[in-house]
Amino acid sequence: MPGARETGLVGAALAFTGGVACALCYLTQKTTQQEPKKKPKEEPKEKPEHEHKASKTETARKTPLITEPRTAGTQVLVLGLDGAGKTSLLHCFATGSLEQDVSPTQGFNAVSINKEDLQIEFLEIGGSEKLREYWRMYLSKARVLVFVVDSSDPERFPLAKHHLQQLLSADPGLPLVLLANKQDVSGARGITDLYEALDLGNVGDGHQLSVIGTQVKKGKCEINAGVQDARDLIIEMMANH
Ligand SMILES: Nc1nc2c(ncn2[C@@H]2O[C@H](COP(=O)(O)OP(=O)(O)OP(=O)(O)O)[C@@H](O)[C@H]2O)c(=O)[nH]1
Ligand SMILES: [Mg+2]
Repeated sequence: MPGARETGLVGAALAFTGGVACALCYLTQKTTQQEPKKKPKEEPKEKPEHEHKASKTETARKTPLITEPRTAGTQVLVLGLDGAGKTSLLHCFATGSLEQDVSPTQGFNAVSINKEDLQIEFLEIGGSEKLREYWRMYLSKARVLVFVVDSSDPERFPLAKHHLQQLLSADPGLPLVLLANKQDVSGARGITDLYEALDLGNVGDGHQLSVIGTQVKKGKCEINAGVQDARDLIIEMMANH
């Protein structure tokens, strides 16, 4: 089972690095620019949950929307399909635990975290089909994009890939932190599978990329090292600008 294999790899890495319970990789992206396609395909209409098929989704490369310097952004933009775990993760980042059930985000969810004299604004936009069309409008204020994927739902990887690639094409300089969430679910795919399924090796355009496995369980996120590492990394990225 791929999930189990990945878990083994992650486990080995952990032992090696002194017990970090997630895998974290920084990847230097290719600097080659991809030619925009002449006729980008229309965004596929989302099928009902039970009908999602793992089909090959073509990357739609469009003219970049964002051209201003990256330092213009002040927010951490948190996106990902509905149910991926964005709100749960943000709650953990902010409070160190998750005590209550979360509801689907109907619009946006703003969370602020203070770390010494740094105040970091996280902005989640809900991942339902209707809200996804607004995602790109928030890119201009983003300094970092956190994209959350439900690692236990491979049938939706092509849809997640489609949206992620659209965002990255619209803002070629945007640093990306990909969170492979729900690692606790049996059969969840590991970060290597996610990397391949979302075609991250082909992102190009000099995106700074990190991939981290995370899991959020009610009342337990404070002990999940992946969540801690993700939080620390994002704070570091925001502090270093
Ligand atoms: N097992 C498990 N469940 C999780 C995890 N993260 C989130 N969930 C559950 O997944 C469901 C959806 O979580 P949300 O945080 O609301 O997801 P979201 O990405 O904010 O979804 P939208 O707001 O609809 O876009 C909830 O029932 C969470 O409890 C995880 O790591 N493991
Ligand atoms: Mg939400």
